[in-house]
Amino acid sequence: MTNLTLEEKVAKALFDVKAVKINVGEPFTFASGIKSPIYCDNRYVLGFSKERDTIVEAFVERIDKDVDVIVGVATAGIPWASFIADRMKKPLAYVRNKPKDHGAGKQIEGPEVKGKKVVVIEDLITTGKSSLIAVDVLQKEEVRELEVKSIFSYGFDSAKENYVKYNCKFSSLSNFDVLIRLLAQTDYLTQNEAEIALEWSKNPEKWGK
Ligand SMILES: O=P(O)(O)OC[C@H]1O[C@H](OP(=O)(O)OP(=O)(O)O)[C@H](O)[C@@H]1O
Ligand SMILES: O=C(O)c1cc(=O)[nH]c(=O)[nH]1
Repeated sequence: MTNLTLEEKVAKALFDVKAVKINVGEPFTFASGIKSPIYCDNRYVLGFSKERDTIVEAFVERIDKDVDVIVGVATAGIPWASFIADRMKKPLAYVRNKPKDHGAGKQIEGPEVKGKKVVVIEDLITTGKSSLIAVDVLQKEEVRELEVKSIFSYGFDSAKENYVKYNCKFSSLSNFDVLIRLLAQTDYLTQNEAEIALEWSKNPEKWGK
């Protein structure tokens, strides 16, 4: 595979380290409750410095240089946000999925974000609900500008619709369509597995029911 686009390089990094899992017999359960024959474990990539670097560089290429704060979504967005903030020499913050019930009781940890231009880093978007918890909290904190970037997205309409409700921009370094197209050129998936994954993606909420 040569002359890959950024989307393809990122997808390749994910399957090169075998972060993309397929299990048709025992489907994965997503955070949203969706059952799926495919699971993309971006956390697993953290153990591979070359592929990790590919992803961090892709983020840095896609993030506005004048951003004030890099914000990670707990938990899987935090390590990526940390690498990016370090590389871009920017402040780092992160958002918990709920306020801490002791200590200072904060949901946003790190520097002040009020009035700041922030980029929210998420590892993966399925329905968008997890990252939108962070968006909601940051909007209430009156950030000046906000967008979300993730490593991977399934490209579901439900995510687009959820993001519209928050009037928030989001984008991903790579996505399901690019991944499946690239995987079709390898023997990573059998033809049957690839067909099942494609079938699932057409109606994930109903799949397997
Ligand atoms: O777009 P969504 O439908 O919300 O799904 C994606 C979210 O699900 C996963 O998080 P998970 O809850 O598994 O926890 P983690 O980040 O702590 O690993 C993933 O890391 C995203 O945050
Ligand atoms: O929606 C999720 O929970 C989810 C899907 C996926 O492929 N990978 C992941 O880490 N979470």
